[in-house]
Amino acid sequence: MNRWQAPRQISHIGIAVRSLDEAIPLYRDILGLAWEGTETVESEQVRVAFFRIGETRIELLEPLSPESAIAKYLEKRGEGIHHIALEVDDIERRLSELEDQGVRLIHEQPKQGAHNAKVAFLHPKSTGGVLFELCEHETDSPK
Ligand SMILES: C[C@@H](C(=O)O)C(=O)SCCNC(=O)CCNC(=O)[C@H](O)C(C)(C)COP(=O)(O)OP(=O)(O)OC[C@H]1O[C@@H](n2cnc3c(N)ncnc32)[C@H](O)[C@@H]1OP(=O)(O)O
Ligand SMILES: [Co+2]
Repeated sequence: MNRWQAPRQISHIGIAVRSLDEAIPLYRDILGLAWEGTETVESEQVRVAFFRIGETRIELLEPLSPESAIAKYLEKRGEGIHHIALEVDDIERRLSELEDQGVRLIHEQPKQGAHNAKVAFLHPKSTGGVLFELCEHETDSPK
């Protein structure tokens, strides 16, 4: 049995793109997803666009500076799936539980992400090559 509280849902799947303006028409007009708008997230040096699909979302990420994690990813790997974000109820508690389980944290303390959520990342070297984001939204804000 799982001792920990299970994540609530996949909050979003993050996809790295070179240009939001060039990528948005594919997701909105061709794939037909509901575009919710764009937002700048200074703390991560990215501009993001969200598309709702059922209870979850696709997040397109465009780098705002060469120091952004997304710029480095695009340089090394090109465009594509970048991370999976899990919605959790108590991010600080989950981070310390995961650390106790031997998972390497990129951020010991949550940062401010899109939609004012608290976000933190787990290092892909300790999670089977997948970059996971944990996020916690205010209950009345969009996820
Ligand atoms: C707005 C917010 C939100 O939703 O609210 C967001 O999503 S912000 C989303 C953008 N922000 C973030 O991603 C923040 C967290 N990410 C980071 O801190 C970084 O990107 C790291 C994951 C630590 C990687 O940075 P680092 O400088 O170490 O780059 P690196 O290229 O040397 O990568 C080290 C190793 O990790 C692998 N690696 C890098 N990025 C990866 C990814 N997205 N998925 C899976 N593996 C990945 C590389 O291939 C390499 O493995 P090999 O050594 O085997 O080649
Ligand atoms: Co994200």
